[in-house]
Amino acid sequence: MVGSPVIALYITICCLAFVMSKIIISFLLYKRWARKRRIIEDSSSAGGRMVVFRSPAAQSLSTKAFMKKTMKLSNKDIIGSGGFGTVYMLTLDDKTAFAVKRLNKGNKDTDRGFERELHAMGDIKHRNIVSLHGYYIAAQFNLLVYELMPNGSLDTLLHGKSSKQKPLDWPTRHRIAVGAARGISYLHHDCIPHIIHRDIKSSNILLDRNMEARVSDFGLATLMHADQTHVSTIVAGTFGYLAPEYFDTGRATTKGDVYSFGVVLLELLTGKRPTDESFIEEGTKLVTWVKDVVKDERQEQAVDSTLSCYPTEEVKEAFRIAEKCLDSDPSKRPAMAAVLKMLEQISSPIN
Ligand SMILES: Nc1ncnc2c1ncn2[C@@H]1O[C@H](COP(=O)(O)OP(=O)(O)OP(=O)(O)O)[C@@H](O)[C@H]1O
Repeated sequence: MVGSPVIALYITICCLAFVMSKIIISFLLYKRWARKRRIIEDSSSAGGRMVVFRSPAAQSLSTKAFMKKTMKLSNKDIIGSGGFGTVYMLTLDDKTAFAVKRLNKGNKDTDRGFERELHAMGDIKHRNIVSLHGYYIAAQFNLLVYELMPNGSLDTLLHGKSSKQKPLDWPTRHRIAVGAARGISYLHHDCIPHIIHRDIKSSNILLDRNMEARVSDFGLATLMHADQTHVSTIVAGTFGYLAPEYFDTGRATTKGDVYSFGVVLLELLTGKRPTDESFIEEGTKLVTWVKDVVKDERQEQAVDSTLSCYPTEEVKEAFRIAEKCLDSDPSKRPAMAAVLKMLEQISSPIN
């Protein structure tokens, strides 16, 4: 029969291809394993430096065990990514999990200032600020270990595409605004020395398990900008949230944070991003559009369409507060403590 040698050849080729693919896959897996192993070994010898500030769970971890867990992180553990790096969920056991931010660039040998800043960040404890539990510094990369915020970011809650996501109601939006304002006010007025956040935006307002707002990433814009460039960051801050004077002076101020918070407040009220395409098409921007709307008392037209039922006067007052924060003259903007007070007075306290 003519067919049998052809079939035999065909089967042999298939078997060889199968064996070869197995060998290649095994080789690649081995290489990956060896690389991870090397990093773990490097980190526990002279390689990296791990510092843990607080949290009993993290304290009991050796650098080696932490790195072992960290090296097992894969794409499925990613909970977000930004200009500074990728954020992973690191689960230690059933009850303990952290958010680990892997900064794109390591700087083991660079200045002590970086670590000093991290220690200052680690010292801050407030109900509306995301705690930094520790950090790891190595030549290849740096890791920042944060408290995990199970309800993600305000940005995702407002603009996320998940169909399972329920639109936020007005009391929740108001509570988030108050919480975020309280966190920023704490940085501005109660921390010694006072802290300017520099990158207030909805993706840096995270929600804990009780949907309490927590401000994250403060200090990071300052820490990273010396040797980092970032598509959405101009020096420090994010396009759409930056106060107009920043483009002239390049100086970050507390009033610049107040402006950025005003933009977040508008996002909560309108459900629109400051960089929404519809504004670009119409040659305007969120802030200018809302200012006109408030002037003409047409706030109802600007309110997020997913907000079906809301107290009109409270929402109008929130628009007025946002407008004050967005004054083009920084000296006319209220201080963050005053913004907090105004927001708290909008309605009877919820918490
Ligand atoms: N502690 C945390 N707990 C839970 N999720 C987090 C935590 N930190 C960050 N995330 C998630 O990761 C996303 C990316 O965060 P990251 O701070 O890296 O970038 P960003 O704030 O979006 O942008 P940028 O780097 O420009 O500030 C956040 O939007 C949030 O969804």
